[in-house]
Amino acid sequence: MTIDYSLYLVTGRDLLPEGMTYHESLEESLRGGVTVVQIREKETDTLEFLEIARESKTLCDKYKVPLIINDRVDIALAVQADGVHLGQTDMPVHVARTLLPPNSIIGVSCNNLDHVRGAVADRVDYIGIGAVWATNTKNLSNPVMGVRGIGTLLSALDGTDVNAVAIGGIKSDNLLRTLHGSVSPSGHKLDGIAVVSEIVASRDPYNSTRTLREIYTDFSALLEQQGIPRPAPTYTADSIKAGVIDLMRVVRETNPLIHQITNVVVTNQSANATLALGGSPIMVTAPEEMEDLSRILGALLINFGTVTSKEGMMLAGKYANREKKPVIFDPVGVGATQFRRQTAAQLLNNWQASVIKGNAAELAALAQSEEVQAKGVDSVGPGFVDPAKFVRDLARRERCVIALTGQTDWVSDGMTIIRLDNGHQLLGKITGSGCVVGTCVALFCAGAWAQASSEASSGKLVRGDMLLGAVGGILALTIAAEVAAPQAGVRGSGSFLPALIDALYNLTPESVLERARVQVFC
Ligand SMILES: Cc1ncc(COP(=O)(O)OP(=O)(O)O)c(N)n1
Ligand SMILES: Cc1ncsc1CCOP(=O)(O)O
Repeated sequence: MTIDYSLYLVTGRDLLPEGMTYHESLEESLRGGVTVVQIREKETDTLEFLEIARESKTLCDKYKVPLIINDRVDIALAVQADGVHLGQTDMPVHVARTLLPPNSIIGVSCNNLDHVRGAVADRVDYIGIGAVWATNTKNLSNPVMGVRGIGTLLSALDGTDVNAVAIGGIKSDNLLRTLHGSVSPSGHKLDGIAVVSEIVASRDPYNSTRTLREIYTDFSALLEQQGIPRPAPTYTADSIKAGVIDLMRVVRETNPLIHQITNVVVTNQSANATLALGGSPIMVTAPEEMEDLSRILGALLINFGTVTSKEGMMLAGKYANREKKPVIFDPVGVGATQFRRQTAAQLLNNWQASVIKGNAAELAALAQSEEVQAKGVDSVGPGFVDPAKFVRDLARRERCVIALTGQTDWVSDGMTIIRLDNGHQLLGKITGSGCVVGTCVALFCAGAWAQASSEASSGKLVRGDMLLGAVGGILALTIAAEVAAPQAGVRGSGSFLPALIDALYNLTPESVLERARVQVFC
């Protein structure tokens, strides 16, 4: 039996809003388009469970939607349900199979790789992976997995025909993030999502279901259209330069608000660079302000040079994702301490970065590669043997644009690779020039966001061309450095900094066109 797992409803009668009957709620969600229904009754006596299951079976048959029973093989048999869902401490799969009619659907809950391997060996039809996010619907015995955890388990299904749904805290406002971030590095995606409260606790289950369906369908269509790995779009060095110049104009015209959670060393420099390029800086860290800010910002930069408000960083990214705004992550010195490595992993598990920008040591640490070592926040040694491949692979793994900065800069979205050869050695003599690159990238990504129409973003976690945004930000700063360094008043690194801010302020399309050294590889 072929099943559409895309929108899997798990029932929860205790969550029904006042005045709404179980029957009404289930029928509305079936009308709205749920594709599988699981009856989950944890505290109900057998007789009542049986009655609920019979009523549900009649409704599901009317809408030709398969019915699954949670835990209870006897109830599934009694109502001729299509299958059962079993937890790790429920009846073993091989026993259930001997009791159920042939071709019954069997699903199993999985929380770790051993569970998945066991489920594959048991030849189950699908697995329910979770909990992805925190939930009030069930007392969890394991920590939440986050989207990266889902991707890891999905990889273990490569080459099998076992389907997978994610469960736990999935809502319309985190669904796109859940779907986007859970695609495994091998390209394995979820076959569906399982939800309880978002539909059952809704006063309007029909529309809650429709909204989830729409997000799921848009994302799937986009993935299909892009393919994994995606076919290369046609960038050329000239189209990149023209695009960057256009973004520069958009930034100056739209004056985007750039929310920067950054470190104490560079706050002032970053704010001045933002103003010089035509943006508006706001350097807020309080968690309480993140939701309101997300609605008005043009882009969010999270730089964890000095991690002062982890909670603020968590919330800022989450809300920016919800608003489909660019999130630029600069994991300063991530390899330096265990705390930084853990924090970066937590942040990336919680929200999706649009661009991750770092030096060789920082990106090596994120990729868990030993190839480049760090000294504090700096890289030591000659860098990656094959930086082009490194950025492309990391972009595929992190599902975002990767910008590797250094003497030569490399940018990739997992498909196109761009090499940039601008800059000046004085950039290395002032503190925080890398952090200011992050600011410039955030500005150009905000320009790319403003330029893209909201229709074009259907199914996407962020709207606009983030590859171009990352390239634009790097070129703006490195070209400004080339312009600033030979100025008459520049006598060393101290006088270079104000000249650099001036050069950003006075940056012209002509100097970008003339100076940009861009190479594109596919
Ligand atoms: C689709 C889906 N996935 C996971 C679960 C959780 O099942 P289990 O671990 O058995 O926990 P309970 O639901 O029994 O509390 C599920 N029900 N459905
Ligand atoms: C049954 C179950 N198993 C893991 S999380 C969960 C509950 C999911 O409920 P909700 O969708 O309301 O978070």
